[in-house]
Amino acid sequence: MSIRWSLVVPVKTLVAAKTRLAEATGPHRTRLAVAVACDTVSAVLACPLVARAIVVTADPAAAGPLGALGAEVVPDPDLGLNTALRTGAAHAVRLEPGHAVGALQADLPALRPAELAEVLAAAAEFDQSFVPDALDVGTTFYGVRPGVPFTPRFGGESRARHLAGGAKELLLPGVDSVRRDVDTPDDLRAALALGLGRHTAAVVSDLWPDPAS
Ligand SMILES: Nc1nc2c(ncn2[C@@H]2O[C@H](COP(=O)(O)OP(=O)(O)OP(=O)(O)O)[C@@H](O)[C@H]2O)c(=O)[nH]1
Ligand SMILES: C=C(OP(=O)(O)O)C(=O)O
Repeated sequence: MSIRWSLVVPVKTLVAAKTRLAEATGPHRTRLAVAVACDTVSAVLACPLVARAIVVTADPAAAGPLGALGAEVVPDPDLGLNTALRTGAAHAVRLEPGHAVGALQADLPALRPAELAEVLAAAAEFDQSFVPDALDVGTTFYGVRPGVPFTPRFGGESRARHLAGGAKELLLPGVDSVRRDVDTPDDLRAALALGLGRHTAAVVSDLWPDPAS
């Protein structure tokens, strides 16, 4: 039987989230951040290799809808992204020491469960591995096999740090939706072209009633 995964999804306090989209989204910024996280978590929970989704957040306005989708919510100690991820991973290991543990960015609104399953199946072959973002600069997924220390190095140019830390870079064809994180209006357009999840699509249709314009 294949290894099953606990995936940790970090969600920043909304007042500070998605600032690079502030101009493009105006009053819809926090709504978009929640919608994007909801689509990410929905796809995670629909992936057959995922046993549990653990959202780490300090924000009740994110915890509510993500918990309602079926994620377990763990409070964020508010000491930065990698501490949030280690906190979620420690929770996962306490509950299920036999599962592999991964970190997945919360801003993947086009995420497809089947593409995530391809990534998780490949990641199960290596002690430590990661998937670079669409620009080959950052990271969207980092994971470890059961029993291997979980040492995420997210933030900014994290692809190089994950490589330097000895994680195997997973270069898989056909996993664009796992690599397409959304930080800027151009990223959001690229995710729209891949196919947005329903929560994000609803917000984007308010933002851009005519996507061609
Ligand atoms: N729980 C938690 N999640 C975080 C934290 N910092 C970043 N994240 C999450 O990590 C991912 C990448 O975040 P960033 O790109 O740094 O921030 P962002 O809010 O998406 O965008 P910007 O404000 O434009 O930087 C997103 O899923 C964020 O929600 C943190 O301190 N705690
Ligand atoms: C946190 C990261 O990405 P971004 O800020 O681009 O979302 C990262 O890639 O490690």
